[in-house]
Amino acid sequence: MSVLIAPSMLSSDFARLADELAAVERAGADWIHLDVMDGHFVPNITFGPPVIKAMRKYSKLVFDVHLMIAPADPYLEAFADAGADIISVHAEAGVHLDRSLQAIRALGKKAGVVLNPSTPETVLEYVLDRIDLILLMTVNPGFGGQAFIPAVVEKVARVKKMIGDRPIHIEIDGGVTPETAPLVTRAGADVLVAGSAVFKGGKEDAYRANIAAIRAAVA
Ligand SMILES: O=C(CO)[C@H](O)[C@H](O)COP(=O)(O)O
Ligand SMILES: [Fe+2]
Repeated sequence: MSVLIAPSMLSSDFARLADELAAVERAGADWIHLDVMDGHFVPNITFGPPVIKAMRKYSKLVFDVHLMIAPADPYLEAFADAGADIISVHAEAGVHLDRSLQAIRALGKKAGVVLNPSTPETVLEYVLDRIDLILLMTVNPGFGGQAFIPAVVEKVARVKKMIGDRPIHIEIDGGVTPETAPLVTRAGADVLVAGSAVFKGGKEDAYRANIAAIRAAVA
């Protein structure tokens, strides 16, 4: 199984987003992970549709938009118009998960569900046919650079079993490093978000080495 790497722009230099996008693409990124935070669902604020729209001009990679906002439904169209390819909503962020997922697909985008570390995977049971991606948080959302929560590894294996042969990605987000990545890929994850582990070093050569180190660890 080939593993995709999705650098989180949260750890990039926000004053140089266009350059950082280009650098991380040349360094081997598969997708671009965009963390949208509202200061309400999570205790941090990042960026919204206008910034994603501006970034869209500088990258052709898949934009994997992780919405840490509540409610999410009123903003789905704006994120779709801004250039998101995949839009993921937290199961904890709203009461009508099925409706949110239908809305994302109706906008022509791939739909994802995100689960916090303490959220049981049973919330996925009745929406499996509406999703393209399951994003399992291995930190509590809100900040980059936090420590990986090992208890989630078992959840990855349970979700892998649950999805059966459906073409659904299992993505991991939080504290992914060359040390933790193999734990989750062995359990069934096929997309790895990495922020601090990719952007450490602050330059393209470092990004290339950092991405290569994660790939080598899971090969
Ligand atoms: O969703 C997120 C935080 O809520 C980020 O995607 C995640 O934390 C990436 O950062 P790092 O790899 O440094 O943990
Ligand atoms: Fe994220």
